Amino acid sequence: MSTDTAVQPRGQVDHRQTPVVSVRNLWKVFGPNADQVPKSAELGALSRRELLERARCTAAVREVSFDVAPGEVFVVMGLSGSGKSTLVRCLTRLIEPTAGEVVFEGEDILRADKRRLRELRRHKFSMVFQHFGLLPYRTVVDNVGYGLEIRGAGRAERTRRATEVIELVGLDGYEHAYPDQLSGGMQQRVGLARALAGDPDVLFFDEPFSALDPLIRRDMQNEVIRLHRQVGKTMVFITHDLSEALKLGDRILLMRDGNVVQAGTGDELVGAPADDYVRDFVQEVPRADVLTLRWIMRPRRDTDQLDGPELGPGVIVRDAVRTVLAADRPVRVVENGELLGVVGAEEVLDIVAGTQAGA
Ligand SMILES: Nc1ncnc2c1ncn2[C@@H]1O[C@H](COP(=O)(O)OP(=O)(O)OP(=O)(O)O)[C@@H](O)[C@H]1O
Repeated sequence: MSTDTAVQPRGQVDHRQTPVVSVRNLWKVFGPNADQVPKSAELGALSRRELLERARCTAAVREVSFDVAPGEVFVVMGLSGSGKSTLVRCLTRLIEPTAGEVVFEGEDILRADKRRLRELRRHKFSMVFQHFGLLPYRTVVDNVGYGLEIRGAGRAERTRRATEVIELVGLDGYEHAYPDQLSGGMQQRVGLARALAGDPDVLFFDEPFSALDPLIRRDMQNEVIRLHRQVGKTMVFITHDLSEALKLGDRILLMRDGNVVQAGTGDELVGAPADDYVRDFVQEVPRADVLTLRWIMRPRRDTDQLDGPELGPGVIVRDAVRTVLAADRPVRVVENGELLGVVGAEEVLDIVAGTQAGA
């Protein structure tokens, strides 16, 4: 069974903290008189095709709201054309939103003037793109230090910082290579190092690994997880790949036709899909790799002997299988000293054998 889809138990994201990014009722409409669409309940309710026929407009993002917590890896996922790139570009105003609010660290960035926006992009945001965007005539170290150069940093400081992040992404020894001397995966490591060099508050990833071979892609996903553990940056990550979303995301926002269909943790999407679209989307996911004991535990029965092993509710089913099957009594699911429920062989086997079709 693949372990690629396993949700990494992280637990360091605190949603009670002030969000780094807060998005409210965000719209991006392309077409003539685009600003009329969010204002009109009638136009806003039209389907994609109807809106195109009636108003010659496309609503790429429709009334989207969400918060990104400090240190969170927030994934925006959806099929091609669902609006994820447009949404994420609106967050940094690479695309101007049509209506709504984007608050970054308490500041309404839709009100920022050009100068402030430039400052934010230089100091607070970094982007990693699918097509690396490296400068071909610059060495690795000069590509990585490019953002610092624009900020006005001197050569010695640029080289020091670039060398530091090059080492962080495992490219030491390649400082003086040119991009075309590197493989795709290595070039994307340069992209990562460049994004980290300026020590931004948020890293935005726009399908960064889509062009890479599957094995390299897996390496790079692991690299992002490792880097995230090491540097703890807030990350907003776009992907159309569900297994990538489940692997990387603390939370996932699933989009369809510009709308949010569901936002939640990977196990929430798989364990409690909001509608048939999400259910279809997640049906191939190996449930034992994603669901945690919280989803499969049952209330204790009077006949249960409660001196079996103890596990937390956040343990992934796959990781609990051995313990549950080796015990001759139910495993107790305990959080903060409180017994939440129990899990026995039956509950685990239902999930592992895929007999429990869905919530
Ligand atoms: N500049 C534009 N003018 C008109 N329509 C646009 C423009 N940019 C995007 N769209 C439309 O907005 C919708 C959302 O596009 P977007 O690129 O955000 O989707 P996506 O989910 O990122 O897709 P992909 O993964 O293919 O990039 C699509 O219907 C697209 O055709």
